[in-house]
Amino acid sequence: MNHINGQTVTRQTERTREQAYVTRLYDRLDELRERTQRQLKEVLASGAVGTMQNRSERDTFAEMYALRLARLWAVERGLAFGRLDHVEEGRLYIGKLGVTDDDQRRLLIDWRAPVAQPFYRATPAAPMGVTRRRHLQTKGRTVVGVDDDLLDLDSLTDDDRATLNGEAALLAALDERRTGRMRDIVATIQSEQDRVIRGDLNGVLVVQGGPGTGKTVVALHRAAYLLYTHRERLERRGVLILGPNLTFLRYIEQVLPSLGENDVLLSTVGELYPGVTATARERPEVAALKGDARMATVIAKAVRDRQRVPRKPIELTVGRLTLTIDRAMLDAARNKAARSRRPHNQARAVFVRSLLNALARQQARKIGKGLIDEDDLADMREELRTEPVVKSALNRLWPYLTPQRLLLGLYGSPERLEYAASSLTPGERALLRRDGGTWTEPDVPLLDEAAELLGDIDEQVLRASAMQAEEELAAARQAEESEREAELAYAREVLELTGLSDVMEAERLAERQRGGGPHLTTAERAAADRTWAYGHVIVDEAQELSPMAWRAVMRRCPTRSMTIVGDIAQTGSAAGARSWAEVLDPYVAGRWRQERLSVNYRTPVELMALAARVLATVDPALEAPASVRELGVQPWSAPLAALAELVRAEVGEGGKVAVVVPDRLLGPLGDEVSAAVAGTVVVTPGAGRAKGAEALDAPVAVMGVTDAKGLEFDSVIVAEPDLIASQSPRGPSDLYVALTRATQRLGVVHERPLPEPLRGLPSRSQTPANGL
Ligand SMILES: Nc1ncnc2c1ncn2[C@@H]1O[C@H](COP(=O)(O)OP(=O)(O)OP(=O)(O)O)[C@@H](O)[C@H]1O
Repeated sequence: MNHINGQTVTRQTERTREQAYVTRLYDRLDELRERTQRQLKEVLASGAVGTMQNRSERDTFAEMYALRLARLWAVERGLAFGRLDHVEEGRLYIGKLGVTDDDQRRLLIDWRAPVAQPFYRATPAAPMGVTRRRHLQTKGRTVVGVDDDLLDLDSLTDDDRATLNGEAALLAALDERRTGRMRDIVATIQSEQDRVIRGDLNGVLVVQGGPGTGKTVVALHRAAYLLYTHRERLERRGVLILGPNLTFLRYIEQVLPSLGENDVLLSTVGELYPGVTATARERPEVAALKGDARMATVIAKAVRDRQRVPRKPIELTVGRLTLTIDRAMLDAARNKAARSRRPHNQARAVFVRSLLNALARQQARKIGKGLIDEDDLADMREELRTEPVVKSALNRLWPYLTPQRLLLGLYGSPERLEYAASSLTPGERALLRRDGGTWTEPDVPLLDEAAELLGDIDEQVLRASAMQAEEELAAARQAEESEREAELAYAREVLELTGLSDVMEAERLAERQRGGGPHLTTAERAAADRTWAYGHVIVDEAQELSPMAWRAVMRRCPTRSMTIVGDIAQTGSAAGARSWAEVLDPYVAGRWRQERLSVNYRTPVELMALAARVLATVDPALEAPASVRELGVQPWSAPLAALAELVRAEVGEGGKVAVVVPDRLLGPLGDEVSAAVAGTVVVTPGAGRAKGAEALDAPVAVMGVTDAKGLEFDSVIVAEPDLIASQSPRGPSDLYVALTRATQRLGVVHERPLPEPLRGLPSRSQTPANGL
């Protein structure tokens, strides 16, 4: 029983009162949905008639109503979750969106509105005008719990002190079984998290925090907050959220829609380059080299290599004349092109014009024409331009290049590598060698770098080279029987890798935009445009990005309005960050700010104590975040041979189970667990989004540490921790990541000796709460 305002009321009565209010809110929500649905129908029924302007107005209205309707449907779960009793504002209900009645009286306040801020920030020491903060717990449309924080200490009775627990809602949320998908936390955002969420839009904000401190979930809520507060600017320019892998994107993709925000682009670095899908996994040493900042110079030199002047003069037979392209002509044309400061494909026009002018003058001299005027020169230039021998020479001297062609040409040729990568050691150059093959994630920033230096190719030219590629394909088909297969495969590869298929895609897109096809959202348009400048960019697990990846990211955010979220202690990639200053100073020296998150909401105290011992081996100066929950369940160890049986036992306990394994044991252990538990999903590196979703929905998922980044499971079994710790130079960080994925239970299975910090773990059968 609570004593409030001198009255004695039971919790039950409070719940009934709140139920009445919440029912009213849902009634209003239903009414608004019906109304919006009607408006949408009416607009659509007005048909595609009238002037262009009429049609575009109709489309705009239809889009607006559709968006509003989507928002109204998105907020069904947990519509209202809080109440503030405010000295000046009176009683305010806080929820997922703002709702008013027909007289514009506010019934519910959007959690992102300034007046809602005390819901997350007020404390008894600084109550911000609030006397009571109430958390409403709902299931469907039913209020199932009411928890109060009384912030006006004077009004607290002894009973209140004894019974009220402001953390109840938070702890209830944290104890919930995991569904395989991240959920919104609007009802329980903590004060230090709220500071990050509502931080200023401008400038670069780094959010550093240990595992489970809510960095990801906070970053997503920040996106929702920024979209609400700066709607116009951000809806136009878009928001990009970068995550570490496709499974992770699947894991977080429902959070923003559940907050009513749909128009945000979620991507990995590997997906950043439109039309290229990075599916192959790179060896760690190659990934580290491709991510190295020195590669910027290598790419720049690879472009210059394609503009190189041959030593010997080139002789061309045009009609009955022999024309010579000599070094002086080439040098002059090249210098002119360089002075134009245009990217390669656009500077080609300057080069070609200069060379054709020189050739035309030579031709005039040779046929005995004296002085020629500008008009003659132009005519002769145009004639020469269409001569096949001249065309072919120009193509060799300054070829049109797609980034794909440039990179494959570089990887495929020791001579080109020798020239472009002269700053690398021979061993490093050998690491870059490759013939054809599929793109990897570390290739993507290099393609982006190349695209920047090459510039776009004229549409017409592209069409012509598509035809040329088709001809190559046809020629290959006619080749000798024995060679046919190989030739065909090669020609197909060329077609695919030169990116010409993407160009066709781009054309279809342009067609859709012109022809009144389905309207594209900002996120869709941005995804298809490599040069899109976003209004805000959020980078999650940012410690993993290489210097080359940062260059690609920074290019997409010229205003440098960014949120960078990560944990230096969890860096696994060899090209990843060792400090935030090292990453950011090259771009915004002295102009970035940092917030720290210090409380771990995921991993219980008992499991975190173990992980903290591993963290000390990464760097004794690093501090593990403090856990909020204590569950009384100890981590355990067991022989590797018992893995299958243990996984079955864990599944029996309920919830999602993950087995995190060293990369090289993924195959055998994946098979073993799959054979033991039906429905097990093994996440292979580079698996697509669909596979990621399968893994998250499965009762058991088996994966390496890279794919476990950012995820969480009710129960985690880490296999051969010693191998994980020694599989790369950043192995100890990998082990720390693996050990911090569990929300409830954690065990390790091993055959090899355990790493020092894990020695002395009780064996599974000795831990009372876990007995097999
Ligand atoms: N205020 C909160 N209320 C309820 N749940 C929370 C809160 N903050 C964090 N959580 C939960 O804690 C878990 C960890 O959060 P999150 O994954 O964002 O952490 P992280 O810092 O990104 O971790 P990692 O570095 O390990 O990826 C999630 O389940 C998240 O929903």
